Amino acid sequence: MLLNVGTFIRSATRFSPFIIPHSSPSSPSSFCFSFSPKQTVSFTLQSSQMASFTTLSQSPPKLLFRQLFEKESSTYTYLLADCSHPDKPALLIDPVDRTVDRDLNLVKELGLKLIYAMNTHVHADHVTGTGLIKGKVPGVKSVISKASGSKADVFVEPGDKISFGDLFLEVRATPGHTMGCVTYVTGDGPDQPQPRMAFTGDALLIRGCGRTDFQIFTLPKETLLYPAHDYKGFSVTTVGEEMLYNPRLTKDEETFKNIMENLNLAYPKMIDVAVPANMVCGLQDLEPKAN
Ligand SMILES: N[C@@H](CCC(=O)N[C@@H](CSS)C(=O)NCC(=O)O)C(=O)O
Repeated sequence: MLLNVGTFIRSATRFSPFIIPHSSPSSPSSFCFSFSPKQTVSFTLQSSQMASFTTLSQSPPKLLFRQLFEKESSTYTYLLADCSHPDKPALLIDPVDRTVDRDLNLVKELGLKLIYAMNTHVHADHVTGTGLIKGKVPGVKSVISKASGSKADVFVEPGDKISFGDLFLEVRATPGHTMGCVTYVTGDGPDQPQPRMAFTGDALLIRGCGRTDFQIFTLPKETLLYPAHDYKGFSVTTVGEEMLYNPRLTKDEETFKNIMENLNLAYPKMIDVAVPANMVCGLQDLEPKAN
């Protein structure tokens, strides 16, 4: 299945090299970058907060990427957009109800058109923002895996592609933390960002996991991994790094099971509210209202 939104229009402006210098104290990854495969990028520091970038090749930079943080549940929300496309179609992965207004404000400031509000799985520790977003931005579609058993507008299955402009995400099944957990991986192709980026939800955390099967480790070692949570102050890792240093996934199966059975984590504070709400994608059927 290919989900596509936006017309495929190429214009001269879409090939203009650009980079958005940015620094935001509210974002743990305090830079915004756009890039495309095989481009060479040079940068000049203009001040302690700003850098200007110029591309030395003709390849069009495309992906706008932001990592956003919700501190009560230590959850990462990811904003991705094809900013070379005239519509600037965008999607949010794992939005949290508490930070929906912040995220939608950012989408507005950046001039993006939000088309998907997606979840990697049915979360147990917070209420997804997808239902609220649907109520505030008419036309946005909620997305979750079919295997999650949750309500949404679009159900994805392993191998599906989710297109936003000329970029796309692939869906990989990474069950374990929940049966319906999926990892969204940026596309594999000449016009897609390199290295690839994988949004792992709770299947793989940096130097940890909610439990993963080993789908993620079949990706190239330089693949950037962006989890749904971090409890230690990390923001990104790579497949190669986790293969070497993940204290759980470097162990044999028995040791792994033993570690996971003895985590002794507290009962998640929000679980009794979050799971029922997230099974309907967070107030799925709210009537649309003005922002
Ligand atoms: N204290 C938090 C919940 C923390 C927790 O259990 N995190 C989950 C992911 S969210 S369901 C997890 O899998 N953690 C793995 C680990 O190694 O920490 C709360 O009460 O909400």
